[in-house]
Amino acid sequence: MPLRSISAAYLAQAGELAGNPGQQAAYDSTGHCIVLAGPGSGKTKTLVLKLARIMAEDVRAPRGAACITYSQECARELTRRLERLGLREAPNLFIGTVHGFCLRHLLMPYGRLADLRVPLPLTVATQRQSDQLLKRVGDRLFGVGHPNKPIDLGRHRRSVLDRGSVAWREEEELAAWAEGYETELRRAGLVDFDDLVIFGQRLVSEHDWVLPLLQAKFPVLAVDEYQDLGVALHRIVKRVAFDGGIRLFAVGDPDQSIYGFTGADGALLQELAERDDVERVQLQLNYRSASRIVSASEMALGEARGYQSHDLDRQAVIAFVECDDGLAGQAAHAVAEIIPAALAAKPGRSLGDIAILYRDFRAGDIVAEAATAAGLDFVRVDNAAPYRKVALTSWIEDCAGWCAGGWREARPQLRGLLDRWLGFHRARISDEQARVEAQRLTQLLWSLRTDDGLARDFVAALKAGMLDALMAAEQSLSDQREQVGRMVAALAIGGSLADLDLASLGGRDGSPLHLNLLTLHSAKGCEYDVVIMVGLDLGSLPWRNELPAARRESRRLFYVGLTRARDEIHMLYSGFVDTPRGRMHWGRSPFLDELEERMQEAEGDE
Ligand SMILES: Nc1ncnc2c1ncn2[C@@H]1O[C@H](COP(=O)(O)OP(=O)(O)OP(=O)(O)O)[C@@H](O)[C@H]1O
Repeated sequence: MPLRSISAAYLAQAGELAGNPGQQAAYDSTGHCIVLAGPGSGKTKTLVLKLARIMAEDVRAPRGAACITYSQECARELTRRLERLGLREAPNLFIGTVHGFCLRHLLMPYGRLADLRVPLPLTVATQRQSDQLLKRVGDRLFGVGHPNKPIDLGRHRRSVLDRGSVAWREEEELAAWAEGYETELRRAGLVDFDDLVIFGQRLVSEHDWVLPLLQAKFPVLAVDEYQDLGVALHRIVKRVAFDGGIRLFAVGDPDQSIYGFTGADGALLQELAERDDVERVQLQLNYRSASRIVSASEMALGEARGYQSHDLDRQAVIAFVECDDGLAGQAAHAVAEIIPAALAAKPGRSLGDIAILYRDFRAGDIVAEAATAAGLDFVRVDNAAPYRKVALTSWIEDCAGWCAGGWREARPQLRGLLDRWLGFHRARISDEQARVEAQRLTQLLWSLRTDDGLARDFVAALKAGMLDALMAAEQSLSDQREQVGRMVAALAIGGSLADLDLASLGGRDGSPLHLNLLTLHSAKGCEYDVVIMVGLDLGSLPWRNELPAARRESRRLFYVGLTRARDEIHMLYSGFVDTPRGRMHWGRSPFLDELEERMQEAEGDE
């Protein structure tokens, strides 16, 4: 893309960086660059602008850039921000998760040539298949009801990559369980999600010839939320950047590392940043939050980072709220008192500017019940959500957004929807086939435009028109097909989303009319005017008797929650938690005690 074709939005936003020397330095960098910075400091903004600049000035099609991140939600946010700058996924621009990258750009093109011991064609196990095999192998090895947990197995597989090492054997039962599970998986001709990254890492580590091929296609690699990505990606990055000559631009914040239980480690980003051949940029200004919120979040973290709010005059609300009657009472208080007051406090503020954050989906059920009882529309992102966000379900939601009126202002862009559709075809398709597919899809979407339709009818038409045929033909989409099935079940009569209209399906993350209900983990990368955190009791956040490393991660989770807020934070607690063994009066979260004490000290000093 020549520079002159870049959008006005790009020029305006790039201009904003000039006021911030750190952002400008990252934007001007010419070699490997790592941006280490706190919440709301514009890491993602800098990354997307830099990527737009690289695509315009530094690479020429068919060469391009790969931009990868941890979760589907983050990938979608990147896609959206890049689209606003006039950039969309294309054969020479990959925007997606690390799993998607390994599948599409490492294993599918080179897996067979490298003779990797993976079953080909690649078929990704559905969640259910994976769970069943894990259980069967675990029961066989350790007996029914054994205490080993799949989450620990996952962490072990992701964090110890060298199977001949002492570290792998040290956790003997997990190693045996993992090996038995993988054998069964292969026998069924399947790989799972973790396999994609593990094999991707093996491919680039063991086969030198892959590096120049990858470099020829993607001379630039951008990584967002680096602190969440784990050891396998770290090895891939080091190998392709420092042995393969691919230029790296990575951003992240070790203080926001909250996926240690999956094997992620914030220290990996620090390690990269300390290399002599890397330019390290630190950003100190927080564009999101009012000054008191910036200071309070540093106090909650227990580390002085010296971050400053960009807007020193902005007023903030920071409230500690005790509710006598547990989580249900906290949720009821949030919807009956806090939300109406927050809506009234600022003209133009809507439900979409407010989020209720909680620890896990069980708490989410209680909050969702309170929101339903109050008649509030909401969007829910957690494990009990009716379906998981995967590339296909996100694509369906975006198509819904386009058909429900988004087409008028190209949000999202039709061309982007078409390119993502073509990307789902793992097998190579000819230019002619791609043209025909794009035409058919355009006609289908055009015919499905409506200002008031039911989401159920839309998804049925999209499936019958094109989606079913794709899902039947593409084995590697089998895990995603499962989530589309769950979406259809939820939209069916009697399902939990039976009444959802098309516009709401399109706005399922980020509609102005829907209150946001999210786990603290899913709130990563998001921002809201008002953040209400519920369940801030010992036994929930943090869990009781956590080991020091887990306690530090819980603290970072609390920090992530606080730093989502622009103007208001409400922290709700009861002093007890309800557990399977009954009600436990362990007191409120010690994080609140510390924070309140530090805030009082600081205010006393002023
Ligand atoms: N130079 C700038 N001028 C004005 N606004 C900016 C600038 N940089 C970033 N912002 C705004 O600050 C907010 C936070 O930016 P962004 O989401 O990129 O931060 P982040 O560092 O990725 O945050 P987090 O780590 O908390 O997810 C956004 O609303 C963004 O538009």
